[in-house]
Amino acid sequence: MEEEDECPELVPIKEKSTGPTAQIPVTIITGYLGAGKTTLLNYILTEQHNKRIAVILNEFGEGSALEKSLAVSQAGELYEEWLELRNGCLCCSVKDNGLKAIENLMEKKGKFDYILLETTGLADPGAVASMFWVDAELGSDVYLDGIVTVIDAKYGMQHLTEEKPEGLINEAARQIALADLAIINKTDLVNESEMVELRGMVRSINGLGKILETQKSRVDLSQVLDLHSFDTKDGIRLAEKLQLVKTSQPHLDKSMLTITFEVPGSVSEDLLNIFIQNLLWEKTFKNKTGLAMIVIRLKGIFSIQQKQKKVMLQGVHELYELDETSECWADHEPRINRLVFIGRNLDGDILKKEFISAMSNKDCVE
Ligand SMILES: Nc1nc2c(ncn2[C@@H]2O[C@H](COP(=O)(O)OP(=O)(O)OP(=O)(O)O)[C@@H](O)[C@H]2O)c(=O)[nH]1
Ligand SMILES: [Zn+2]
Repeated sequence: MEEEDECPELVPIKEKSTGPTAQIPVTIITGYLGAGKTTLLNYILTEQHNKRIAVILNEFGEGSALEKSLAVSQAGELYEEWLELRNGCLCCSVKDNGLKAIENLMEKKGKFDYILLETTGLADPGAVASMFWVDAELGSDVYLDGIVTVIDAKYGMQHLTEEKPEGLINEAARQIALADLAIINKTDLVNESEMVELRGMVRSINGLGKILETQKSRVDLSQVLDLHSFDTKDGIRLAEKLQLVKTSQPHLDKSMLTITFEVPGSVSEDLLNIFIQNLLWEKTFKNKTGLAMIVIRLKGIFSIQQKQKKVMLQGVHELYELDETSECWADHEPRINRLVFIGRNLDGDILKKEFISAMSNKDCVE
């Protein structure tokens, strides 16, 4: 019988943009106070990258002297106008959120091809990310490329282990949990054993993102830009990457951590949606101590019934998206669903059981 959903090899990668101009990637640069975000921005702007980059500094009212110098020495004045840097890059600051800036930016579209957004040290990058993500769905000219979190090698551990009042989230941990790339900066200020400890901590929070170590935020730009962390363009690499993720051993009670598991078979898209919504929206699933599992970053590759192509799941906070990748399941390739969750109060065994039971509504698993 002919397959309904033909899947020839060498399917061109589907671009979200259909217009004549390509969408502009946005990279969110986050990290705790003083970790080295502005240093990273400065470095990127001065490196050879053959891109015209626009920089948005989110709320830098109390910012450092460095930020003001980045702002092309406007006598320390706050400004909300665009400034053109010497190498053609643009710079601006925003007080509220990135949206207004992006609107302004759109008017200058064509003048640049990349946006870097530095959040304040205490910001929730997930909220900023959601904003761009939702906007992209609405046919915006920008898309979210990735979240880069800069970590202070010397004070990072202290930020991460700070006790928070019950129910309040540790911002430093959340920023790491959401990182597609974690940069441990200021390695000159610590010894090797401190590095090992911090690296282990970062890895246990986020088992998915790449970790780099730098001084003065000097990093290979190809590791920072064009990550495609949220779109299906990188679906193939994601499938491979998910196989390498390990469930982490939490360093602290109640800490943020990564859980992963795989379940063979093909699942119903409807039941999958219900499972995800119960997890992200209803917070139905509880760990052994009765606390609701809170997921703030979610990725997965699924085999969906009646679909030839692998389906990718992306989630940030309560937003999620299921998208077909360009890659088909090969003839003899075992159909396996792989899921990775980053968040709090997670229990991998319980979550896996919940997933299997949610999917095993009769005639829903092959
Ligand atoms: N020793 C050392 N200092 C560094 C390094 N990288 C940056 N710094 C210094 O750390 C300080 C803070 O750097 P910024 O880049 O302003 O940090 P930020 O994350 O933008 O800070 P806020 O925006 O205030 O949260 C500056 O004085 C930098 O010169 C490094 O690798 N080693
Ligand atoms: Zn800064």
